[in-house]
Amino acid sequence: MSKVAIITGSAGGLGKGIAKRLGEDGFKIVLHDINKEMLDSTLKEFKDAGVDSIAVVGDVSKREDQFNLVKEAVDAFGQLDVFVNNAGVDVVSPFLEIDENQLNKTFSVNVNGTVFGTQAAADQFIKQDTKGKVINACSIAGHESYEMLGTYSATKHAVRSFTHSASKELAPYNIRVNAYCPGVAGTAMWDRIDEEMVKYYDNMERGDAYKQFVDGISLGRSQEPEDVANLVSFLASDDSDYITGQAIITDGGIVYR
Ligand SMILES: NC(=O)C1=CN([C@@H]2O[C@H](COP(=O)(O)OP(=O)(O)OC[C@H]3O[C@@H](n4cnc5c(N)ncnc54)[C@H](O)[C@@H]3O)[C@@H](O)[C@H]2O)C=CC1
Ligand SMILES: CC(=O)C(C)=O
Repeated sequence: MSKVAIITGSAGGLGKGIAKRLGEDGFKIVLHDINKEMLDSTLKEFKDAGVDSIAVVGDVSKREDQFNLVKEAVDAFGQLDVFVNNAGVDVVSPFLEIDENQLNKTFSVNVNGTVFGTQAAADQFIKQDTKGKVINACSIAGHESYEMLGTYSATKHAVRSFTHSASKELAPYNIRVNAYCPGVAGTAMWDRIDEEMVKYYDNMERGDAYKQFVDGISLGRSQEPEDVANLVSFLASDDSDYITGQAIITDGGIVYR
């Protein structure tokens, strides 16, 4: 029987790339996003490509939505095997200027969303009494802290810490919890980061912030969704069964740990 994977925030960007790869790996795919229009269009693409898939609209920062997402997946496909906590948001600003709404939003999506997603997935894995895998979106910003991305970096450090502690609590239930830590991928998130960053520097033009980050990559190119999906595919597979509690960097050589 095919395994089932949920990927949050998979209407576009890295999440879509991960969902595509897990579909190629033979998983039944549960696409998910807060953006219904993009999600509908991505679901059509997946169905046209012959991937056995459904789509669920939801907000990861709402605990009820995360439990509903798992329920919809199980109603459609009968089981759950992998839950990818991919959805995340950025905030670009000197921390002195961050307001309460920005701070609450970034933490509630990136951190609360990951905790709620892990709770919902673990609840289902424990009910099924099967092996389960939770895979969290961390970042190089979960290992290193960046100016102008300071509170975003704080959320990703929290995701890394939570990955460690959740893996310890869930190991007795045969559940692995790991994280992937991308570097610089040219998704909508980086378009927004670049657009915001250049506003703060007189000598910068659109594209410069992105270029500066990409110039620092040892392998000499920015990251593609497929690069991230290669790691997630491994973490979702039986080949990673002896790995838990790790936040693995895939960045072409930016941060060395
Ligand atoms: N793009 C990059 O270079 C890097 C990205 N990451 C992380 O990878 C993950 C994916 O990033 P990207 O694909 O680049 O971002 P993106 O902004 O291109 O896509 C994120 C997706 O999540 C959805 N989303 C946002 N808030 C949501 C919510 N509350 N509930 C459900 N869905 C929501 C968006 O609608 C969007 O489709 C994020 O967690 C991000 O922090 C980490 C390191 C680098
Ligand atoms: C978006 C992100 O995590 C970085 C550091 O590029």
